[in-house]
Amino acid sequence: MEGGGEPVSPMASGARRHKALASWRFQSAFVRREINPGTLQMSCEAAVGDGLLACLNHGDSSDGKLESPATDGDSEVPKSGGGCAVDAGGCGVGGVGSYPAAKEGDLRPKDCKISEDIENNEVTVEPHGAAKPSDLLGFLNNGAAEDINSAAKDCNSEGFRTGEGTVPGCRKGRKTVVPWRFQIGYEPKGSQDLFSGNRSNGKTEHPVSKVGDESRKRALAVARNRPHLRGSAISGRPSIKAQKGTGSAPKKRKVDKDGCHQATKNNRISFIRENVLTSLREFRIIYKQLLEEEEVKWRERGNGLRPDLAAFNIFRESFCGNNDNMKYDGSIPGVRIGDVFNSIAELSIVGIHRAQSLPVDYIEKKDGTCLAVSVVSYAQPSATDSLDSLLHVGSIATMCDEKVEGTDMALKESMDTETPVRVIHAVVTDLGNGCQPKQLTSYVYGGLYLVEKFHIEKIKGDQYVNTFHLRRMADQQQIDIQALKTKPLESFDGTFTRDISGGLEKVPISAINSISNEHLMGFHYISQVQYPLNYKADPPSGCDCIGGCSAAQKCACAMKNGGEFPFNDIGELKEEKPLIYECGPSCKCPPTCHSRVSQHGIKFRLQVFKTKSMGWGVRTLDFIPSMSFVCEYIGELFLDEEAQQRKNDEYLFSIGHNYYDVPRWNAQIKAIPSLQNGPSEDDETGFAVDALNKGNFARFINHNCTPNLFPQNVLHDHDNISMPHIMFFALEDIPPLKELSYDYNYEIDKVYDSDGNIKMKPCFCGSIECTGRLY
Ligand SMILES: C[S@@+](CC[C@H](N)C(=O)[O-])C[C@H]1O[C@@H](n2cnc3c(N)ncnc32)[C@H](O)[C@@H]1O
Repeated sequence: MEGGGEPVSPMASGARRHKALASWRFQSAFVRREINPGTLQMSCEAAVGDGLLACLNHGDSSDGKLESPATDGDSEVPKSGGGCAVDAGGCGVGGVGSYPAAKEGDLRPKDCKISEDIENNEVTVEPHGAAKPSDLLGFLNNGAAEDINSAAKDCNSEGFRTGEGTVPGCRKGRKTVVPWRFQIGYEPKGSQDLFSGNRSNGKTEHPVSKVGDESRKRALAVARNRPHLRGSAISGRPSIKAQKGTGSAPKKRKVDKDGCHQATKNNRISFIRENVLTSLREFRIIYKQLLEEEEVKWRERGNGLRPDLAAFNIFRESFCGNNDNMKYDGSIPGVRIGDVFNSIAELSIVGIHRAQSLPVDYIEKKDGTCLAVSVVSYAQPSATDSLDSLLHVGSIATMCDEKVEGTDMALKESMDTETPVRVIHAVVTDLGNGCQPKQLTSYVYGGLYLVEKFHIEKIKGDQYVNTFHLRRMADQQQIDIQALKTKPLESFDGTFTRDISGGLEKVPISAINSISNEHLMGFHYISQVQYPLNYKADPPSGCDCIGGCSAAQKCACAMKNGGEFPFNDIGELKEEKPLIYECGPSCKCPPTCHSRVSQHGIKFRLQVFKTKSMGWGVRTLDFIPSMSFVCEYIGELFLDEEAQQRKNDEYLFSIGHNYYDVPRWNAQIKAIPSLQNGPSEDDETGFAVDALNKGNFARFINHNCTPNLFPQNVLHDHDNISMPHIMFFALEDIPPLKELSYDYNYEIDKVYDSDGNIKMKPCFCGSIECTGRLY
């Protein structure tokens, strides 16, 4: 999961520590390590020195401290160290800010049963019977492991069963309720008022973030327009209208009258899961939009808002409902073991860990005591360490018999009552290139643990520390958090080619076959589109921005894009558009101009590999942040008629036809001068890129019904809109080793062979949204 890719975790700077707390951390496999509270402490100043990205990106700190987003609603970050507050716990220690702690009764309505009604698109909470996530569609798809992922599994009045008998963690009357946001039929409060920023019911429990109205409107507008915001369960699920892909007759996929893929229905996809994903996407879009605006302020003023916190507040104001302050123990329906989040704020959005509760989140019981429900672990286990047992280091005490309080007390209470605790692993990946250190922190949901033991250990002198041993509950899906880290090339077995591009790409493209002896079929590697011999490209017009493009109104290229720059400062595409102009050879701006992104070629390490059922495919070895440029589809350019004559059409990509096909692009078409006159007769003269004989590695990218790339039309070295470059961008954050894919967008039963017979090919993408047929 699915914003990210940026360096150092933001909270590394913004954290103030509760003085009573040791630098807590988890250690794997009960290995006791030296505790050195001092080393984890970072001042705001230190991190702010690296600029906004270093300080702010991911909502966490290396020492696990977070300035509470909702505590006072103040997401303004000063340049210097003052004002970095952290609420290290809350229960019995200090306040937890503006989230009123949910009462135990809030979480577990008496005798609830959750059922999901696909036909009516509803989840109903009915009286009588225990909540059984295995009844929920998303849990079926996730198999047995996800069953236990719910604390409510087979929950009866005595406890809940595992294969080994009763687990006493599920107490009488403890039932799971679906978090409000993911319930089918959930109507976001204030959604009708989305653009005004006003909540319709006036019950704003969270302080209004300090983002200006304009920023809020823009962020929300972008969130609404983004291509990968699939329809939620509420509105049905229209497919993304993607660009024409390979093949001769790419058009809309088949959907039934409700707008739902029949096959998707048959697959009993989880609507709850879909709502979780949709919420995340909405949040990430708002975050990205604010990040970009705040970057400018940071550069100019040296301070600004923290985009993660501001986005969090906007999201809550715009999408939250009445039950938003509920907190849950056990699993959160729709969140799966292995799900990856980019920030603490995202954990809060999906409900697995409240943003301001670091490292331990808890619920408050009626008697005023607290119960720990989730913990974020910053241990960085090696590949051989087991994640089954973890050690949590709590507060430092000066006496061995000092009263246990705060979140330590909450953890102890969870131990005494055998309440499962969610563990989220914070995984730090080095993305630095030697000269510039860069770190990315991702948060992986690791499943449910029980607190097994608590003791007080002497560390040095007269200092003691509370330590907790946690053990992962049995029968849960295993996760490999190493896979999230950038993978060294050497670590693969099989037939291996170091660089199939023969040095033509800036980054080597390796190829590996770990399942058979087959080598890559011969084709001629080229790294630039080959135009027909008789074709002479018109030189593009350029801009006069000598020092670099900065003011959109003065930049001719920005004006070609409708008066705005298509990329943010870190090179991420702001939004998918029918057409994007990058600065080109006639422009006076330098090669480093932020309006030149895709023309510079690939920057991630990608690998061609043999898949089990789809021939060769392409995967990434690096983490790819959402909306980053990934690669271009390269091949030989042919006129459509010539392309149709080619015997093998498997590597054809039809281009330049789709500007007017996508209704949500209407507003953008009006803004982009070259598209304003609508389709001309020349548009009948179409082109296709064929990568059959000559091409780059992108020819191996397979189709997926839930793709992680989308093709973007880009012009930079000529102005001919009938032959744009096809540039793939990441639709979401893509972790290392994930196969890259896009939607080929074939229209079912509209692909014919040379004799006019309908061609059919099954789809093996394996997505839960798979329509079953490639064409
Ligand atoms: C552009 S090529 C992709 C690379 C190809 N896998 C290879 O080994 O060369 C397109 C072809 O790959 C296969 N393919 C791609 N995606 C597929 C999918 N989801 N299911 C089945 N086959 C797929 C089909 O044979 C398709 O015609």
